[in-house]
Amino acid sequence: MRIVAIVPAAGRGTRLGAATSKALVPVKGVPLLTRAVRGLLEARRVQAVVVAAPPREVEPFTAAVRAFGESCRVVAGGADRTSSVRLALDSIEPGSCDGVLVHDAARAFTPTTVVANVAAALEDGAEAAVPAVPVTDTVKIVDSHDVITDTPDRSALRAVQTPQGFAEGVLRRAHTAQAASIAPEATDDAGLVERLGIAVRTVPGDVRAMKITTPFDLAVAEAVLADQDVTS
Ligand SMILES: Nc1ccn([C@@H]2O[C@H](COP(=O)(O)OP(=O)(O)OP(=O)(O)O)[C@@H](O)[C@H]2O)c(=O)n1
Ligand SMILES: C[C@](O)(CO)[C@H](O)COP(=O)(O)O
Repeated sequence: MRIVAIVPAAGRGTRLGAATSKALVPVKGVPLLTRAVRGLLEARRVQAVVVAAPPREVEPFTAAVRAFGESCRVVAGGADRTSSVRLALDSIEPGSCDGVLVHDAARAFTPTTVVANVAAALEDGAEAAVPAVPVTDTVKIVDSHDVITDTPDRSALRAVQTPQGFAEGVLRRAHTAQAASIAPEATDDAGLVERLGIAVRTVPGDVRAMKITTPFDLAVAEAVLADQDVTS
């Protein structure tokens, strides 16, 4: 199966508050973006990677992935995550691949097994597949006054991660439908596909695929890496 990966990396990282765009923040000297692309390619299921960069930073982002040669190219991203994915998707020739993985640059420590799990589901015929982990907190629904209105059954809840995988045509249809609609943005690509009524399969995710969102997340990632160095 020919699989291309899209890496939305055009976010500023406001909640992280770093001096550079979040995807270029180094952990042990290696930028998050470089780590995310390297993980995708090391899983050996992805033939090419397209990165969506902040429009004014295409050059430094290209430098961050230069080591991957022709396997990885960079395009200008958009104002929100969905637009960044759509712009990268538009840059891929229709029919040139069978499946597309969409993977946040911010999930830079995703184990290769998670990439393989998603690719395997596509190869098994799933039209859409996402990595998921059980939710460990009790989750509440609140009203506009922050008063709890409901407690969903936790056993049915999953936190979903990336990469999220789709049959090529399905992802294109989902983004075309979103671009033509007044529906609110979805926070992930699976959300757009769900709106088409297409079944999205979940596959095992991994806590190490955590999204680096806040300074605390970065500290956790650095501590985990330091620990790995000591024990390996
Ligand atoms: N206009 C945007 C916004 C986000 N993203 C990407 O979508 C992923 C998930 O977004 P998030 O982690 O929330 O990153 P930011 O939007 O940068 O974070 P913040 O909301 O704190 O600014 C990231 O890899 C981010 O670079 C993107 O490609 N284009
Ligand atoms: C796509 C995602 O990582 C799945 O959990 C998440 O929805 C991204 O959300 P963000 O608000 O753009 O960080």
